[in-house]
Amino acid sequence: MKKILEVRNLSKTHGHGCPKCVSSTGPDFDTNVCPHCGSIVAAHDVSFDLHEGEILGIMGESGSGKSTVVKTLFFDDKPSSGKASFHQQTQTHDLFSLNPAEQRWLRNHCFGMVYQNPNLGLNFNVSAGGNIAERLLMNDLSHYGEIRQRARELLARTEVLSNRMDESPKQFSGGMQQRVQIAKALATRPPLLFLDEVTTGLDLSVQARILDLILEIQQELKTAMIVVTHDLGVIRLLAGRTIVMKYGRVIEAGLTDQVLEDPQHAYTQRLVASAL
Ligand SMILES: Nc1ncnc2c1ncn2[C@@H]1O[C@H](COP(=O)(O)OP(=O)(O)OP(=O)(O)O)[C@@H](O)[C@H]1O
Repeated sequence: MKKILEVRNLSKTHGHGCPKCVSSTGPDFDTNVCPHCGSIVAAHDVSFDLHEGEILGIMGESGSGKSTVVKTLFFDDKPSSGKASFHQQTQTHDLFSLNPAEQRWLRNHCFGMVYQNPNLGLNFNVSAGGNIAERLLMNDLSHYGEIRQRARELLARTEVLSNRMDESPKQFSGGMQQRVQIAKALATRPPLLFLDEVTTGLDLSVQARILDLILEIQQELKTAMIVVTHDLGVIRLLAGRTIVMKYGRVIEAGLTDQVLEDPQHAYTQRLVASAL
């Protein structure tokens, strides 16, 4: 399988930082807050590869730095250092040195994002169909009939009744809002999709249906995905490979089966045991 994304030594510190930030934080110190300057080391030295059509899980407790990794790759936040190369057909984009226009182009054409909070991914001032239309318009599709047809197909694919496409997602349940977000993210058939705690807070049965939908889509469209979650069940179901983070550091990485069946790090052992 071809590599679609290579992330090397990605680091993000909130605050001014000092020479002791890295050596005084992390799992060994049980904190990501530098005792010398108070800066927060949200992520340090995170490296991984993602292949075409693969689902990579990023697992860890709240505050471990999972979202930070995804936010920097999706340009919602700036890294402090590191490198990320996105390979698209014959081109390679050096993600952290792109200008804002280039970042927008990649977000609109090659990436999709589904947030835990639908407020971040959806525009509640327009209809569900309108949300999808917005993304298609940014992707150079402009024929009204075609846009409506494509929106209808996408909503049907994500099991949102097409007779509700003209309603605002504000009137939808949490599960339906996530489905609209997924439809919107997929509108441009992006090769890379980021999913940040997309089922957190939903009823178990709703969670299960959304996870099934994500798997079906991945198999159908061969979309590569990075799935951020604190939920072992989500990792087990979706991710072929997993990295485990704690206090901004990757403490374990490997095939999901190996990580969950035979965790090497005491923290992962505890996470796995607590989910049994
Ligand atoms: N804008 C910010 N300013 C200061 N600290 C921040 C900021 N954003 C995140 N952090 C801190 O960075 C650390 C990592 O946050 P991040 O959101 O990546 O964690 P997470 O593992 O995704 O947790 P959660 O699931 O709760 O979002 C946390 O300690 C968080 O408080």
